Amino acid sequence: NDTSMQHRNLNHMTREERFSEAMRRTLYALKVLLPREGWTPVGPEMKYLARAIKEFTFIIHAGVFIPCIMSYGTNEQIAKWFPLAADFRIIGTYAQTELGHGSFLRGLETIATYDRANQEFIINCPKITAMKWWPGDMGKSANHVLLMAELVIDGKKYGMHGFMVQIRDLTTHEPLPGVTVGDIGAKLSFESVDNGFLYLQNVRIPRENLLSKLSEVHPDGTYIKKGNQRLMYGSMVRVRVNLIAHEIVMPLAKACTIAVRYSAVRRQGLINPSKEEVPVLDYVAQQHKLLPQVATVFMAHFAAKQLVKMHHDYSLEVEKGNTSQLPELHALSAGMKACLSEQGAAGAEIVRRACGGHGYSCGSGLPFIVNRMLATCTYEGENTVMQLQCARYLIKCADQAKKDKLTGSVWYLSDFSNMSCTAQTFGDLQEPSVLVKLHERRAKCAVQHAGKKMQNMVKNGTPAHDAWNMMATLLINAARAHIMQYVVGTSVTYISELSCSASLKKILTQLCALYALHNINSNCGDFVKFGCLTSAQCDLAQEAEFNLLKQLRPDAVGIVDSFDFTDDILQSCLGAYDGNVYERLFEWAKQAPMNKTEVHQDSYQYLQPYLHEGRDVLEGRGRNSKL
Ligand SMILES: CCCCC/C=C\C/C=C\C/C=C\C/C=C\C/C=C\CC/C=C/C(=O)SCCNC(=O)CCNC(=O)[C@H](O)C(C)(C)COP(=O)(O)OP(=O)(O)OC[C@H]1O[C@@H](n2cnc3c(N)ncnc32)[C@H](O)[C@@H]1OP(=O)(O)O
Ligand SMILES: Cc1cc2nc3c(=O)[nH]c(=O)nc-3n(C[C@H](O)[C@H](O)[C@H](O)COP(=O)(O)OP(=O)(O)OC[C@H]3O[C@@H](n4cnc5c(N)ncnc54)[C@H](O)[C@@H]3O)c2cc1C
Repeated sequence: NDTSMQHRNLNHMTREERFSEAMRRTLYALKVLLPREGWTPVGPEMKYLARAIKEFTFIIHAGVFIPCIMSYGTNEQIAKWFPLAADFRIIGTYAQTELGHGSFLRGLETIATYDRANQEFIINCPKITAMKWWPGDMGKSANHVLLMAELVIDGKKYGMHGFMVQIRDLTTHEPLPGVTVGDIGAKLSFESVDNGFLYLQNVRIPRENLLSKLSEVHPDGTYIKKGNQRLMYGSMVRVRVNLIAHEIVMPLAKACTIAVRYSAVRRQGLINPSKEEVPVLDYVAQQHKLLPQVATVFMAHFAAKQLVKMHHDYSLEVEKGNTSQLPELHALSAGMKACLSEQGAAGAEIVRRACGGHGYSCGSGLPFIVNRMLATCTYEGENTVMQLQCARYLIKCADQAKKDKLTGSVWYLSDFSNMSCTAQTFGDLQEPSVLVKLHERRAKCAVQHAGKKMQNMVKNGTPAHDAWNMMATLLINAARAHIMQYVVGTSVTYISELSCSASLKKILTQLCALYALHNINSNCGDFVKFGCLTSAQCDLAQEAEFNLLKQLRPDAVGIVDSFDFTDDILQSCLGAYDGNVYERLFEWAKQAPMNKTEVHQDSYQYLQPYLHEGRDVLEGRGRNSKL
């Protein structure tokens, strides 16, 4: 209810206006919302921030830079930089990606050379491809970067390390000497974020600015390793875990709220010719577009909660020096981020398209969501690269399963029990336990299939790296299958353990079954190819899905209302709670800058000669010239 936090009409703003507005809102929100005694917003504040996150800036500062200080800094470095960053007295970003490299981190070219005489690091981008490119908040806002660069001592390379580098003067905000920095220009989304470029030439930083939790350089240049170097990749794991809730589940829930509410209001066409026009939500085709996406919101939410818990437990173990869970967590977080962002981004576009022409209007709020979700498929690990990382782990586990009983998310790879499906009716295929088993079997077969293909190629003389490259598509499918069985399995467990009313549990169970069946019907080739289902059972799976659409239709609006988004956060003429779609669209359009005047002077200036000639012809004067 604080007018300072009411959303402005962002669609009618320039990019620079949106950048400034996001800065104003974020700093106002932090001043008002966050408890002074510490940075972490809790309770309603965090819920509000997370739901309104789309119009905040400094997300990299908050979601990546600060957590990196905690992960990579020594206690002294945390004590120095955390309070400054938490109170926004320094603004930072995570500068890793370069113009020439984003996925292949061993190819990064920015160099930090140790200068023993002065006990400093000299930071250089040796060529244009080494320039840092993309980091959020870096173009105009950040005055510090957590720079990921190759450490070099006496000509020897030690790999990627994190360095705290100040890039702007804390008083004038001007770039410091040797620093060329700016905004990378317009993008598909994130209009309010100044993703930037950063070219560093002979920038000197103190030895103490090497974040030294995992390794350090002594004054004489001695390099000391202090822990599992793969923890250097730890920030990416954490962000992949965190972004699922904030950047996939939340936006998809908003898109579904808009599309389902609009579909309940929008009347178009007839089902029974003798009756009146129907709400488009009554069309099974529309239900088939929308309701599986609503189900995805819940299942991704449940699976993400489990992953966050796993990451939290792992973090506690790392503090005790036990990093044994890291390979499983890396594979799962990489796979989940890739597969759920792929499903979420595709799902947001499906529900946008289901709103017809008005879904193409920015007034619906949907293009903003769709474009923003597309970025989740690229940042924090490009999806293909992440799926291959997940597959790398699965192939290793499949080999190990031949001699060991596996545990954790890959336990099913060593389950050699009879997994054939005995479903005779579509009701059998709505059973959670049957759906879990089907997904486990499909995943196991997909992993073994990819592994076998590669083994046969290697046996026939193909080098292992070529076999890997040629089977990449099968490996990616195996990663997707693994994640789907994880999402279905964790959701079934989560719902069964949830203490809630029987009616709510029934709805959640139906949504879970709908998610699983939609996945089966969208990938039935795998389920038949791997002997999980017969062709007749595939027909039953389709019947089972259609039956669930019918059962869930009456509750569709109530289910999305339960996401509890305010109109102000949704920013949608189609999804407002009162359903006054047409009045809101007309009001919204009238506010467009184009409608500031009845006659648009610029366009009139160009049209005037033609209009006057047309007038003359119509009024019988002048010749009927050819334009
Ligand atoms: C202020 C108010 C506002 C509101 C605030 C409210 C909330 C904010 C809080 C939270 C918000 C939450 C989220 C917000 C975040 C995002 C939203 C917005 C913007 C997005 C920001 C984006 C940032 C970025 O994109 S940062 C850059 C990301 N880049 C990458 O991910 C690079 C990907 N590439 C790699 O990781 C690596 O190159 C590779 C592909 C893994 C290959 O590495 P390489 O060394 O070559 O390894 P391999 O040879 O393949 O494998 C070797 C070995 O290592 C293991 N491995 C690899 N990676 C990891 C890892 N990460 N962890 C552990 N182990 C790893 C690998 O498995 C292998 O092991 P093996 O040998 O045993 O098999
Ligand atoms: C909105 C946004 C915000 C971002 N924020 C930040 C940030 O704050 N900090 C930061 O450091 N970076 C940031 N990034 C950069 C982001 O991390 C990189 O874009 C991402 O890691 C992908 O790397 P790339 O762009 O080099 O793509 P590439 O790796 O060049 O990908 C191009 C194509 O090559 C394919 N490919 C690449 N490697 C392989 C492989 N081994 N096997 C098969 N196919 C492969 C990919 O699948 C893709 O199809 C951001 C990017 C975006 C879009």
